[in-house]
Amino acid sequence: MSSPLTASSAEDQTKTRAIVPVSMQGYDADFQAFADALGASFARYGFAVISDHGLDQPTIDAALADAKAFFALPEDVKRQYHQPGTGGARGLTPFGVEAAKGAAAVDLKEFWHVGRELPEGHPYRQYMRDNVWPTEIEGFQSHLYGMFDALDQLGRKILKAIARYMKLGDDYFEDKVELGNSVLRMLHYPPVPADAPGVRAGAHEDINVITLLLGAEEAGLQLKDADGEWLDIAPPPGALVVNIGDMLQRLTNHVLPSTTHRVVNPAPERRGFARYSTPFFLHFNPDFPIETLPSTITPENPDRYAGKTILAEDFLMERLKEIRLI
Ligand SMILES: O=C(O)CCC(=O)C(=O)O
Ligand SMILES: [Fe+2]
Repeated sequence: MSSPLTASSAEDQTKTRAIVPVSMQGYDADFQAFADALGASFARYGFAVISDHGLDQPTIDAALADAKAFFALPEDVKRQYHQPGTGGARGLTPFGVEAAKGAAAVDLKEFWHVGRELPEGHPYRQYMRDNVWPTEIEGFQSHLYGMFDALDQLGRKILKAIARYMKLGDDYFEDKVELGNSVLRMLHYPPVPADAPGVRAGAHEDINVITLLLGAEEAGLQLKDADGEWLDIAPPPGALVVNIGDMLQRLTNHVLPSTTHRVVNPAPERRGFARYSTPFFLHFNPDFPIETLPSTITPENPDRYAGKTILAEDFLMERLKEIRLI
């Protein structure tokens, strides 16, 4: 087995060129220019970095503080909130469970999932389990759901810009994601011992439509560039990283690529530090049929999914099996 990868591993040189951030201030100032810059970054990297995202800082801080307090609880207390066999959709997924698709070693992380709350009797409740909430941390529920809500709204704004870039109506995504099976993931990567097998998060693609990621300024996140080389994603402090997931890649016939990414282990001097990040996986409504957009089919880019329309929920289930969550 090859030695575990670290941020400074000589055997695995990474490029240092940074993705140029796009300021969310452009959203209101010049929407077309904003959409063009964002779309160009997605088309090139599958990723964009957004500065001035406008999310309420106290909302982020409160949710992060609660997540840190939860992960600091004793293992047996935390494990009460693990629901094995349910796809890890809610509550805790303990350290050592999730593995990247096809990976031999498990990821070096634990995480907490929060999903959408729907009223009693709503037809989508069959797809969305009830949230679970730890009683040990006061305010956890309201803070975490506040963060879910804030990211859900921001995600829908970003999708308007993606719709503009793709020359769909600006509101194209609105009724397709408004009750999406989206998930907020509070991630904790503990300090990494020198002899740890595996990496913090093995190379993978995200399953969903787009992912909004806060907290990636602690080094380690890398994307696999079109030439096969790994590129550090080093966002400025506080910036939001956004990437395209497999569902949007499929809908757009790969015009917007779902890029492979991973989180490598820290360099020796940062090994003793934990890493916290908070991806929000924005999903389609469960019954949305993912069918290639006709405008993305050309002689150079024929339909890659002809006759393979799949419901968002079925696609999700297929993929969760592959990452050992069900
Ligand atoms: O922790 C990160 O920076 C990225 C996490 C990630 O890619 C994921 O959970 O899908
Ligand atoms: Fe990811």
